[in-house]
Amino acid sequence: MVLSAARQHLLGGIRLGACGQHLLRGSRPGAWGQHLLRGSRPGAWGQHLLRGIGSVYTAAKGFQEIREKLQAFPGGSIDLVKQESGIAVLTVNNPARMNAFSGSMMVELEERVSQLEEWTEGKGLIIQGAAGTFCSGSDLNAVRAISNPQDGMKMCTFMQNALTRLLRLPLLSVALVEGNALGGGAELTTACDFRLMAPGSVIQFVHKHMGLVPGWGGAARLVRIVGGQNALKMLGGALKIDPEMGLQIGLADGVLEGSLAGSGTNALLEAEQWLGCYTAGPAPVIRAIKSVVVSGRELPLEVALRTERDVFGTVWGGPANLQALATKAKHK
Ligand SMILES: CCCC(=O)SCCNC(=O)CCNC(=O)[C@H](O)C(C)(C)COP(=O)(O)OP(=O)(O)OC[C@H]1O[C@@H](n2cnc3c(N)ncnc32)[C@H](O)[C@@H]1OP(=O)(O)O
Repeated sequence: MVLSAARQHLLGGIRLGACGQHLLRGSRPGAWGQHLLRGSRPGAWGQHLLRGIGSVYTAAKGFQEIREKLQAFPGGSIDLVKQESGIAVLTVNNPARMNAFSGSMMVELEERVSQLEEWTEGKGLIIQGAAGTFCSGSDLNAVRAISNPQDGMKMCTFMQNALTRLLRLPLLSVALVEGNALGGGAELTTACDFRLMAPGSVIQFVHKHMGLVPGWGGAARLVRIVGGQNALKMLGGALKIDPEMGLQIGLADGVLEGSLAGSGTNALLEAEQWLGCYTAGPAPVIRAIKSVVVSGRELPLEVALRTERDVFGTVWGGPANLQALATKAKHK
């Protein structure tokens, strides 16, 4: 891939650092379409949006048949730890297969998303892979067994549902990418608000090499993250995106410090510190921030404005607001 002169400029100062140093990158696409999106359990303010609108992306119900089929391909687990800090850690855990998603792991992922939807104290989420690598996509053994189009479509709808709800959680989410994020693993990274990459890590949509296109919603989200041109190059060339290129095109939001990367818990600690810059503060406020951004990036403008007003109503005059007013805050 030819590197532009802007590369150096983009790379300087975007390593992980103090809060506030993370904002230098541009390359966000503009308005991408006004398709209607129905929030995933958006809370009271968004409920009116859902009235009368049925969507496969809003509810966990209706997937019994494919759930049972997926359960027939066991192995690995999706582990969730909710921490006192309000930051949860979700681990894709199947190291014998480079954290590939077995069928039962797909079902577990959806269950963990449901648990996070119920976690009212939460503010942040880090998604990582076990043993120093992120995820090598769907388990090719399971893929082979359900390679008929009907099962493929059902699995794809099931995973789109889980990942769409994951991205819409009222939590600020980060994919902590060490090693490889391939195929469905690359798609999973796009279901997070942010991506942090360790030195030497790679995000690669290998679908073309498998005779596929993304099906877990990864292409739609990728276009929104890096723009149509970059997405076309990434998918068309099955490009290996390293941390530097990730920063340049806006796929990565930061790169882990080399000295700490690959050292397991240290990488996680670093990601927690990074995320802590954005999750510091009371949960209702952080969750409201995520909600207005979700509606802003997904809804038509007028609907987003109405939603923003409703969310505003939940924090205006609330405890954090009253406390700030009482302390006569100065924002120097
Ligand atoms: C809509 C979803 C679309 C998709 O996700 S399709 C799946 C796309 N992913 C792939 O094709 C990944 C294929 N795997 C690879 O390229 C390489 O294994 C990879 C991840 C670069 C790692 O390479 P190495 O470090 O050399 O390790 P290795 O190849 O010896 O792998 C270790 C063991 O893990 C296994 N593995 C890796 N990825 C897997 C997968 N996706 N499904 C099932 N098994 C998988 C691999 O077969 C090997 O097992 P074993 O030790 O030979 O028994």
